[in-house]
Amino acid sequence: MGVESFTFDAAGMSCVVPSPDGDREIFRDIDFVVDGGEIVDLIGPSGSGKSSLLTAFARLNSHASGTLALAGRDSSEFTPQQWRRMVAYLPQKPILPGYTVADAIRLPWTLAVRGDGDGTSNGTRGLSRLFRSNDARAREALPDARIRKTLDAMGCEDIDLMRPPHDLSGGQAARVSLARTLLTNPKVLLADEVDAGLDDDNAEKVASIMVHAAADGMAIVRIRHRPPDGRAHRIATLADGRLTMRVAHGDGGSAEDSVKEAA
Ligand SMILES: Nc1ncnc2c1ncn2[C@@H]1O[C@H](COP(=O)(O)OP(=O)(O)OP(=O)(O)O)[C@@H](O)[C@H]1O
Repeated sequence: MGVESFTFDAAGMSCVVPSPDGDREIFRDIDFVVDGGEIVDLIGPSGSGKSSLLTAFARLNSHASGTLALAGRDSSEFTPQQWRRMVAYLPQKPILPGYTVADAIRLPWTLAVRGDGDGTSNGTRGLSRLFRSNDARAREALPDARIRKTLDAMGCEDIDLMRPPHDLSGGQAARVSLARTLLTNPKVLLADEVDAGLDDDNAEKVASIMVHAAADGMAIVRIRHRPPDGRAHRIATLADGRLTMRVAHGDGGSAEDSVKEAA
């Protein structure tokens, strides 16, 4: 069932943030490439700019600049929304609105239905309004049965779709948030410390879900603070505005360095 190959390409990425002492450069002129099927871990000291770089990749960082391309197509060919559907940023803290886990997982579909539907989606409506009618069209597009099957395939049999999302444990919430993003089928997944604060068992489940997604052709960049788990193909280290890339050898221990970029 041939997996389509592609490259995500970021060139000349810079980020300058405002600070009380004037503008502060977080990183400058960074190049980064990840292929479909590859897992790259992004590590580095706290505050080095890892999240800023990932949000820049997803066109969510107004302080960043640079050139982005996916499968040879420049990001300017896409609206930010189209881009983020292909290059999905997954934040550390799961945001799971809705009355049930199924609602929370269906959120992107509900928003899409509202977006192209009756023209009443103007951003001022509350969540209760959003989920009020439990959108039949969103349910049609992503039925409970498909969500159930997907969660089960991800080893999430423990998650009850009808539970309120706020009842989930931290590990379950992290997996639901990941499952929701994977169901939208992005080409690139930018995972920002999604295993932070999880016990080893849940961190392992999250990692294994991502390994399966990568095996199906997704490109995955993970910000991690945990010890290497042997899942990454390459390790990118961001420090002092420079990005250093090396090949991971099993546990990411020994490796040849190949400096990619200098500030
Ligand atoms: N919008 C902003 N305005 C001002 N400063 C910002 C903004 N966004 C990020 N920064 C600063 O940029 C620096 C890099 O932040 P970032 O969150 O990207 O680092 P990080 O490496 O992901 O950190 P951590 O590992 O602690 O999550 C920090 O000093 C942060 O305070």
